[in-house]
Amino acid sequence: MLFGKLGCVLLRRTCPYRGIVTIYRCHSQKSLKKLRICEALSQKETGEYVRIQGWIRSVRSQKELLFLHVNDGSSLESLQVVASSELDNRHLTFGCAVDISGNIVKSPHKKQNVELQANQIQVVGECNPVDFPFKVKERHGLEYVRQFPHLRCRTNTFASLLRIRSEATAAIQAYFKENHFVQIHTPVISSNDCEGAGELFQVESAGRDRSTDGESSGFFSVPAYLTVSGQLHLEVMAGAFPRVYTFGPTFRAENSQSRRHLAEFYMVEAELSFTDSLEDLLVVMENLFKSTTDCILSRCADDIALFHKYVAPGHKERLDLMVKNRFKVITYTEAIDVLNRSSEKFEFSTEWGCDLQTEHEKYLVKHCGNVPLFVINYPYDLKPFYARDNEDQPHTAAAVDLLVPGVGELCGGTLREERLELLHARLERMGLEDAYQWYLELRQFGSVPHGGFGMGFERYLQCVLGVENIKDVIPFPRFSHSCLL
Ligand SMILES: NC(=O)C[C@H](N)C(=O)O
Repeated sequence: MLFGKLGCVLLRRTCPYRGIVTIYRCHSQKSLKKLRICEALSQKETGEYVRIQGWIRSVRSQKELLFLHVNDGSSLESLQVVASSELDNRHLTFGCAVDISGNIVKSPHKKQNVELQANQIQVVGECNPVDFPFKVKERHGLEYVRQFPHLRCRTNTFASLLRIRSEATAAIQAYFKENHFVQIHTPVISSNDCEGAGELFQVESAGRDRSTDGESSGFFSVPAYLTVSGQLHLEVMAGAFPRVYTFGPTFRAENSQSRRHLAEFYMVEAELSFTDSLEDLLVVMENLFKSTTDCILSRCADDIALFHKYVAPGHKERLDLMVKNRFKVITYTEAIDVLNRSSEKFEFSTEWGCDLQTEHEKYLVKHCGNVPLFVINYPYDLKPFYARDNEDQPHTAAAVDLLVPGVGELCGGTLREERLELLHARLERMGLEDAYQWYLELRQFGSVPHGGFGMGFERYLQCVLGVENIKDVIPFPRFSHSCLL
């Protein structure tokens, strides 16, 4: 008899704050060793009396036994819990929160190592399965779960995404630490717009400090914006540290509903001093991509496999191709040549001097064998004031975009103009000399050749997981006409 030995008693009482609680009581729960589900699943020793907490993913009764699968977000796999079906199980439904104690025992099933023989089950939070938008054992599409930003973390796929996202964040930080970059917390509110990096959100105080007196109006007395890039602040720091990076929220008020754009996204940006070669940036971009990907492939194997099986079948092979091969490099001029020689009918111009559009980027990646592709040496006039020219190639800037399959532009970077006179002349021509006095001063006090790049973190996740829509790789997507929660 499963519970006879311990002499448990089935009790029902009313929980003061959460309705009915169903309990087999034998031990005080508080003093028990608490295990995360992933720890419980990897137990080698059986017989230990432990406590777990989580949410029910399935309930099944068979003869005199009740089988529950409980998940606490620590792994994709749920722990099987076995209880007596004599238990009052009315509140043990898909989605409810439970606190369970019992013995870890060897599982008779091949699929899992161990299971938990429950002695005590407490329903901490009930879940009405009729109203709950997700149904047991049903695979809901990403588009469907996107309608429930407050609940979608309860689905397997989105929980996997959040674990992968968390590990990828840690892997990026680890890459920079191992390579001696100093992390800089660049500001979220900024008075510069990184010259045209994107459309701006202006910041205003909603409270008492709002002033109405003409020139000095506003909380900061100058126009202030949510940052579109931490680059210029990193350039400040690159005057004292040879390698710096930042990784934080970035905002662009682009009126786009596209599957690649968000109004709030996370950007990884790095700046390297004492470098006068674009190649140095390419090496860091490629290594950052590969080391982060290797790391999450080993730490989140099950979670990534879920995406590659159900969300993007066939993507595993595409990703293998990306990680195993060297990234390709072509110049902008060669890219234009490829586009002009193709039989494809493009909507946008492919004349030298034009910016590459999504349709061009897609074609180029495919043409080069569906591996990541660096396009270098863009026309000088396409790039912002800070970009350095290539002295040996007239009219081109030392600028790079990294294009990846399925996503298009993942990273963008340039060598920065470090020569005071040339920078001054360019700012003067653009009427920006006054606004960028401080930037010019950086070139007066120990200036060195430097350059950097930015990588969109959500686009990176799209690329690795094969996710079509960027809204499905960020916990709370913000885009035009949508700011839920
Ligand atoms: N840090 C960078 O080079 C990124 C670049 N400023 C961008 O906004 O794309």
